[in-house]
Formats: sequence, structure tokens, C-alpha cells
Amino acid sequence: MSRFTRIKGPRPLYICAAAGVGVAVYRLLKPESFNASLHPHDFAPYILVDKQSVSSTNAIFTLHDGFGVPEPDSIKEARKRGVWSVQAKQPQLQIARAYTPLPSKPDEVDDEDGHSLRFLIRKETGGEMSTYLHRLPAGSTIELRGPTVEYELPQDVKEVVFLAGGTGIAPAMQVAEALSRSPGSKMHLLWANRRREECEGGFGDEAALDASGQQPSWWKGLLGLRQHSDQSQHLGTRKTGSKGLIVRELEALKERSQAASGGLNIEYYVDEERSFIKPGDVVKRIRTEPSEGQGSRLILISGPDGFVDYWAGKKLWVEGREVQGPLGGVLAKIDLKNWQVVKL
Ligand SMILES: Cc1cc2nc3c(=O)[nH]c(=O)nc-3n(C[C@H](O)[C@H](O)[C@H](O)COP(=O)(O)OP(=O)(O)OC[C@H]3O[C@@H](n4cnc5c(N)ncnc54)[C@H](O)[C@@H]3O)c2cc1C
Repeated sequence: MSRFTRIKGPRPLYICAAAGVGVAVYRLLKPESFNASLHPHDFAPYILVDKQSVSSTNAIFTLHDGFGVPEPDSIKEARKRGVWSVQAKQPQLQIARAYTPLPSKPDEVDDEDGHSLRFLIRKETGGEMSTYLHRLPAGSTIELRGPTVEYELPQDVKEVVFLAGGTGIAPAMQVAEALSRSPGSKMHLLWANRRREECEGGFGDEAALDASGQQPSWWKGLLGLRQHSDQSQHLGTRKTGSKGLIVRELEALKERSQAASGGLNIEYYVDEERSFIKPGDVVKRIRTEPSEGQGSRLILISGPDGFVDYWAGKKLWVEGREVQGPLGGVLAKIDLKNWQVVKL
């Protein structure tokens, strides 16, 4: 199972309490010692304060703590550690699903007490939780628990190549946020979407070089990059157009990274424009010079099952736990040298 399939085994939560329990009841029932509302085991109320449409299927949900308390230390800690999630509960069906909080809002980065949790949520056709969430009006209560750290970045992380498909961009943004606190680290983000509407105005760094004519292009044919390059010229004409919400946030993350670490490099790929991530795009980014120093080098993959399987092979279930499974897919055919692959 990837991040984008139904939670199996013990993960769906069957809740005995009646639906519709609101913040007021929590206030009455909460023990004196219960001063941080997000809790790893018990659900706590959050208020949906804003829902901004990104595309015909995706929206950014902004939630505030139902008690109005500052962000708990557990979230501050998770933001530094790597990829993390929280679970949301559907009260009528008594099920829970995991979602990946986006990095702090650009205007809340320096706010120690910032208490927004934001999620990029895709409305799945026939999906129980996601259609429920997309139907909720502003002001609704959504119960959350967590955080759960899904993957902790090694302390000595030096370089990351992140292959993201669709809403797999959320964990990629978490990694970019964590690395922006890690001087000397560097990240290459390759983000693939089916449709342009998910990344309107997204204009890759490589395409920028192409457009300015400074990047020699002979090697692109060798690496299978020509198609993306041609596409990039096309995207270049859109540079002045409006930018989607996620694209704008990626650009803000990029600025933060450039100021604090070795930088964040982003490329956009759009199926409907016949622009796809190629093996050569990965090969090019994992060529490290010995002079670039010691430290962990990671290829992280996040997205729909088919995307993860294609690049790195299936994850497996062993004794009720999901494990990495052997390296398969395209990456198994590439000489990865000292790069480690992690399927998210
Ligand atoms: C760690 C983690 C983090 C995640 N983060 C995010 C995130 O940030 N954003 C995000 O959008 N998602 C995220 N997900 C995925 C999310 O948890 C849900 O799986 C997703 O929202 C779909 O849930 P659902 O209840 O709407 O769909 P489900 O009801 O579980 O259905 C999923 C799909 O299966 C189909 N389906 C359901 N039942 C059947 C059936 N009987 N036969 C055939 N098809 C069926 C549905 O039509 C739908 O397309 C994450 C998952 C994990 C594990």
C-alpha cells in the first residue's frame, strides 16, 4: 500500500463515540493536564477555517486548533524530522485516514505559536473520507490525532532527489522544509502531475536555463531529456502567467532553502503535455563529485501506487506491517552508487 490507498489492517479506526461531538464537549471533558490538543492516540477537534481550491480535484484545507492553543512541541519536532502525517476521522463511517501536513505557511514560518495545520487533499472518486472532507463547509470541526513520523531524515543528510507524483508533493515539501534548516544540504525535486491545472505556472529550473539559452543541450538527447526540454520551451511562454497555489509555495520554499542550505531545485512534468520524468533525469542528479563531501544521499519516492512501483518496485506487507520490499522498477536498473532509495 502506498500513501494513497485505503488504510488496511488495524489502521481504519472504529469509533464507539456518537458522531458530531464538538469542541464544546471536548472543553468540558478534557482533563486539566490535557493542554496540547493534538495527541498521538486520542482525537482532538480542529476547526476548518479555510478551503482553497487548487484544481478541479485538489484543495488546500487550513485547520486551526479547536482550543486555540499554540502549536504543540510534537508538531514542531515532527517538522524538523522529515515526513510526518496526522489522521483525520470520518465520524459517521467511523474510519480514519492519514494526511500529510504542508510546511508552515510562508507568513507563519517565524511565528513560534503558529497553529495552522494545512493539507493538500485530493478528492478521490468514490473515496469515503476525501469526498466527506471536500463537502465540509468552513467552520466545521474535523477531528485529528498524531503526529506520526513516517520517515526520519538521517542527521547527516547531504543530498536528496525526491520523485513526487500528484499529492506526493506534500511529503516532498515537508522534506524541503526540514532540509531548509540543514546547512549544506541540497534537494532536487522532480514533480509529475497528470494535468497542468495541478501546477499552473510551474516553470522548472532546467527550463529556465533553456529559455535563457545558457545551457548546452547536446547532452539532453543522450539522457533522454529532449522531450522535457522541448516542453520546457513551451512552459517558458507561460512564465508570466498566473501561478497555482502549490507552485507559489514551492517558490517560497525555494527561497528559504537558498538562504539557509545548499538549495532546492525543482522540475515540473505534466503527462497531458507529454512531459515525463525520465531515468536520465535521475541519473544526472545522482552524479556526485567526491569533492561534494560525505553524508547520506537519498532518493525518496512518493505518490500513487503505480508511480512508486514504476520507479522502485512494490512495498510489501510482512506480519501486518508495511515494509520497503526489494528495490525494483526503473531504479533497480540504474547504478545508484552510494544513493539509498526510500519508498514513502
Ligand atoms: C501516510 C499517508 C499520508 C497521506 N497523505 C495524503 C495527503 O496529504 N493528501 C491526500 O490527498 N491523500 C493522502 N493520503 C491518502 C489518504 O490517506 C486516503 O487514502 C485518500 O484520501 C483516499 O481515502 P478515501 O477514504 O477518500 O478513499 P477510499 O474510500 O479509501 O477509496 C480509495 C479509492 O479506492 C476506490 N475504492 C474504494 N472502495 C472500493 C471498492 N470496493 N472497489 C473498488 N474501488 C474502491 C475509491 O473509489 C477510491 O478511488 C495519505 C496516505 C497515507 C498512508
